[in-house]
Amino acid sequence: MTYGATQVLRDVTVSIGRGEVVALLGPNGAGKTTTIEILEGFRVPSAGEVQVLGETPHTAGEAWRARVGVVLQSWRDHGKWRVGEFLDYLSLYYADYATPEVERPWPTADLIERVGLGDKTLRRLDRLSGGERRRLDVAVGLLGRPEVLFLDEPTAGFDPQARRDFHELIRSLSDLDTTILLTTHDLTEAEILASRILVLAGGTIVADGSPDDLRHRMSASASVRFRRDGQLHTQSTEDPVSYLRTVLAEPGEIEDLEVRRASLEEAYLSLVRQVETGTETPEASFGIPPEGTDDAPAADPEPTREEA
Ligand SMILES: Nc1ncnc2c1ncn2[C@@H]1O[C@H](COP(=O)(O)OP(=O)(O)OP(=O)(O)O)[C@@H](O)[C@H]1O
Repeated sequence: MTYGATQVLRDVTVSIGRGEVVALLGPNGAGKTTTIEILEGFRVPSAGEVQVLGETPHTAGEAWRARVGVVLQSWRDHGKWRVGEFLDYLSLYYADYATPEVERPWPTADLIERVGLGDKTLRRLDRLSGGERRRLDVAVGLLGRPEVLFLDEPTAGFDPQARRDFHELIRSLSDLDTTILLTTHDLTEAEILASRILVLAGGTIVADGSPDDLRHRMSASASVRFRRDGQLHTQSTEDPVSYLRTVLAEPGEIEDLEVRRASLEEAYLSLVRQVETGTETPEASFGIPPEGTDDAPAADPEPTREEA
């Protein structure tokens, strides 16, 4: 995909199966919104092939659009409408696309409750707070009970409770076999919601797998720390269970035992840094001291890298 002479995406090849919940991660400007807008049919790719629900998004018709839910990164319009009437109006569009299996539209009163706007049904849109407006955006995306749902930074501006409610809502949708692609900068959110993570960096997909795959790809080892008879020991090992067995078999009192694996955030940051700088990230780069450095100072959680 190019904007003018600038190539933003290249060789992005991805296939997402029915019912998958996939998080698309990447630094600012990596091309996540561009990717998602191509899949939504709002942008025409300058090259390549795209199919969603068996059709090319930018040429697909209304029946296709009714099966796809979209939560854009931001939109600000219809300020004078009230929450309930706005959703009621939009819901008319979906009535023609109900099937024996799928009730469309989602009844608006229920949907308003589900997104936590139950007490805001009569509130004007331009009087909603940022987080409330975002909840409404999510409701708009869900109104047609979509088979495929695209969410571009859906929880930006959510307070912790709203975020938790949203996660529950998304989980309930995935139980209904809805295919979901969301972008987020919140690694914890990606891990909670998605069984698969795509990392976009340098205009292409640089990682595709489960959160555990990503963690293990960047670091197979764990850091084990403990005190024996008051003395601090640290060890990096790929098999912490076996290592702990040997430790516990030896005499002496063990205290402050801690086993630490790289977090998803550390793995992600390390990968992106590696792509952006063209440097290698060694396995022991998650603040874990090299093997055999007993009594080393506490591990620094900040990932490090080595020049290639
Ligand atoms: N309409 C446009 N015309 C020209 N360049 C654009 C246009 N839209 C986006 N870009 C550029 O394309 C690149 C990718 O933008 P995009 O919005 O897809 O990134 P993103 O990964 O969603 O970023 P963020 O995390 O900041 O939302 C950026 O460098 C951006 O400046």
